[in-house]
Amino acid sequence: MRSPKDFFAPLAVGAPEPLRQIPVPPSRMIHFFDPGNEKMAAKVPDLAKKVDVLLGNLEDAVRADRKVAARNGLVSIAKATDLGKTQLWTRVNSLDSPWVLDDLITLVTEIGDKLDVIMVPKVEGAQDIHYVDRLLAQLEARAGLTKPLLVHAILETASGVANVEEIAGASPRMQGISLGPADLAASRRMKTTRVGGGHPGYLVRTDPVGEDLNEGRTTYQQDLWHYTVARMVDACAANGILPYYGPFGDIRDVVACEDQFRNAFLLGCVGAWSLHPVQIDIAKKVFSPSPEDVAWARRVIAAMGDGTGAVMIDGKMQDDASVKQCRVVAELADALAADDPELAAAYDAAGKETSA
Ligand SMILES: CC(=O)SCCNC(=O)CCNC(=O)[C@H](O)C(C)(C)COP(=O)(O)OP(=O)(O)OC[C@H]1O[C@@H](n2cnc3c(N)ncnc32)[C@H](O)[C@@H]1OP(=O)(O)O
Ligand SMILES: CC(=O)C(=O)O
Ligand SMILES: [Mg+2]
Repeated sequence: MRSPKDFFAPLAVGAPEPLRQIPVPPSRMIHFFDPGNEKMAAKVPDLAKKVDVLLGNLEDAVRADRKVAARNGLVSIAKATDLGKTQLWTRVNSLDSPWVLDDLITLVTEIGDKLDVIMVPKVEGAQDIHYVDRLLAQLEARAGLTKPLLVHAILETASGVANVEEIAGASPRMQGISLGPADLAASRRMKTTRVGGGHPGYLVRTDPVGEDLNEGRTTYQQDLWHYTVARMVDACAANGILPYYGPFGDIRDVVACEDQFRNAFLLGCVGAWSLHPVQIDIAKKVFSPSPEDVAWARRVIAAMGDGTGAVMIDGKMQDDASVKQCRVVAELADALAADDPELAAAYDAAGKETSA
């Protein structure tokens, strides 16, 4: 463990100063694509206009014999494409794989100035972040980079969950954490074969109404991921970094995808992964607060003046704590609306309706 006094010192001579605060540009959807897949790569310029984050995936879902093509493809795309304000992230291969060292050396050297965040899979504890932290500092120094690369961990092993607080605080580079429900299920020996989402067998049942134990008993499906997401959100919030729901693998089931994303949004996540173009608009809708919620939040903030005391609005008590809740929603809305005139207009229209 580094001394708190050294926490913000660069880890290599010539490496850029670590950031004191994580930037929070919109990252409602982290859109995954395989940079070695020509069809997907061809869509990057158009996708860049629609998504907050484009992520060139080098890890799982890229065949072993396509790893080098994916890495080289990402270098070419990053050099050739103007992504505007859209962030460019990558997911490198896992730290025990034969590819990760070349992933990091190549990407930082060739396109370190174009990349914003490096996602590291299968993080087990702070030691994995410390390894990446020092290596990135050495590579940044050699490449002459002036802006530090940030690191995002995937929470997808039982050890990772047990150590999530220390992972979140392991380095000033830590930007955020995503839930990785597929590898996590395997690591925990859970008995779901789905990539995220619920399971009809994970339920609670109301009490029996009579002698017949099968009669009239409603069941409610529960969220398999509630505990992990809630724990991840607390670890991230306590360390000033951002939590994300990860993938929802049933691409066809856009309804359940929206539900799973919304659960994560309500619990504090700022975004989710989109694996297929059809999931982009779902994430955009869910992770942008609704116009009605924004209108309400702005109304409470206006009524609360300096933010202290208590007032009644539509029969509901508001005080110092609830105005803070409303600021979370209103500040997110302001940040998103700043780059999205359509959203800004929807928020303003809902505000006028509420005050009419
Ligand atoms: C547990 C984890 O680690 S999750 C993260 C790793 N997994 C991934 O990254 C998966 C990314 N997504 C994919 O590989 C694909 O979406 C698949 C395999 C799920 C489905 O692909 P397809 O069978 O081609 O889907 P579909 O036919 O609906 O695609 C329609 C079009 O969208 C394109 N497309 C599909 N997914 C993407 C994507 N993520 N990005 C860009 N374009 C895409 C297809 O190439 C196809 O293009 P075309 O119209 O020019 O032919
Ligand atoms: C997200 C991911 O990598 C997983 O679910 O395993
Ligand atoms: Mg995984």
